[in-house]
Amino acid sequence: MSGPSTGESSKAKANGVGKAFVTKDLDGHDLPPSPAPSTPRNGRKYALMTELVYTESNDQYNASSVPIYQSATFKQDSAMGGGQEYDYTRSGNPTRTHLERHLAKIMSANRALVVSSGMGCLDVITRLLRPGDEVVTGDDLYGGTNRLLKYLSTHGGIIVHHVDTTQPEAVRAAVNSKTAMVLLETPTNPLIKIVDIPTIASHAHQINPTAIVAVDNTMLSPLLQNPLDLGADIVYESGTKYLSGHHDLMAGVIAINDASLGDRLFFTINASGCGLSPFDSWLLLRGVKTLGVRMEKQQSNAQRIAEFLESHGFRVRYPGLKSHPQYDLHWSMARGAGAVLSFETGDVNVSERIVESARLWAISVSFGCVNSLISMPCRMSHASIDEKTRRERNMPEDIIRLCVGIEDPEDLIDDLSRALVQAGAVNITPDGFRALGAGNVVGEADSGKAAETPAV
Ligand SMILES: Cc1ncc(COP(=O)(O)O)c(C=O)c1O
Ligand SMILES: N[C@@H](CCSC[C@H](N)C(=O)O)C(=O)O
Repeated sequence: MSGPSTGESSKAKANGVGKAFVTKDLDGHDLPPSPAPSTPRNGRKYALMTELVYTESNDQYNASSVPIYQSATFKQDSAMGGGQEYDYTRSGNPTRTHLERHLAKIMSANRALVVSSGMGCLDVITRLLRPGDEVVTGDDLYGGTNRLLKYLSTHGGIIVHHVDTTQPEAVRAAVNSKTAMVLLETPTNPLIKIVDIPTIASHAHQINPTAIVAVDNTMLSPLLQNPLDLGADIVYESGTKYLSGHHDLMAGVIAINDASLGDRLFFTINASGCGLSPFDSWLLLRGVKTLGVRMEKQQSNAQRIAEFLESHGFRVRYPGLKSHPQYDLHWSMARGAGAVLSFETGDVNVSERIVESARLWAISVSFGCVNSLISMPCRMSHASIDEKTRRERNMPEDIIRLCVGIEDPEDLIDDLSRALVQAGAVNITPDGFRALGAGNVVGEADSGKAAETPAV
């Protein structure tokens, strides 16, 4: 990974990166740049769990927590302009820069840029497009992504092709000389389909070397998957989710390896003013340090919940289950299954009752938080996709999405069991209960915990 620029070139200044202006304090002591890059000065690369928490800030007072530079503007030494790294927070801010360098390290990227939300990332990325350009993307996408793409196709002259991205051949067939971008999500939200990033990226670049492959990695976070290492040109994530982990901020991160692409993206961020605020940058920096421990616990809880539901006869979508049709593909790209799963009941009213019967599981959109959440995507996170389109794309209206937190898994299972029984989603049997409705028994049903009587 190449480090941040240390030159004082006008290009570096225009990018909001570069060596901080070294100055002297009132007593004539040299003040180090503050804060310095997050990367260790000895250049050593640690394991990801260590990199998440390890930062070097070079702060002039050795502050253990990187300071919040809550300042919109910075005093300058002359009327000539330039000559120092920061002039105005829209263009660059020390707290934000520190976070960006920290995230670049974690995302296995040469450069990271932080903006005010995940959708802000997609807005910045899609401003690379010109009228007449074509975008090839999936038929199962986060609702907000679908909405922005639809807006661009109706107002921006962009032609958007939605194809089944689980089929690399379908993507290949849609890519042509006008394809400016291939936009992928994996696992997809909310159907948890897996997309073969290396094969699609290689096809796309082969057919059109100028096409940009962008991957939304929000569902897994850099802890579990690094799309840049799999052939993507741009990776972005909603920092609102796993990266921060507490649902106390909105943020988005874009990571790239190509320097000129980074400059073009930074240009839009500075020009449009969507860079992340100093306080939210600080919050995100704090949150990301615990990404490893949070995700490990969320993931192990999610595996327990997925196995519990599957063993009771529900059709569960989770890449940690061997029954997932793309299990091998997922594990060829990722280091974990994440903590979002979905399941079907076969009846939209039953699903609604389950969601409303849950107590520990909060009815909320979003995911990646330490608290467990339950939702009905077709009515909530994906309601902006109209019913007809949802039908055309085979989105089951009864699908329930579970976003698993760090609570005690027994409490989560008890609460879910009670909700399933209360909602009438299961048949009580002498051995426990079995799903009615969808009832597609996938995997190893009726084994182990399946036989336990629910705590109702
Ligand atoms: C997969 C995915 N990408 C992007 C976003 C957008 O992130 P944000 O809400 O931070 O704008 C979301 C959810 O909002 C999402 O689920
Ligand atoms: N009302 C919001 C819904 C946000 S959904 C957030 C998240 N991506 C999820 O999948 O739950 C909107 O219209 O965007």
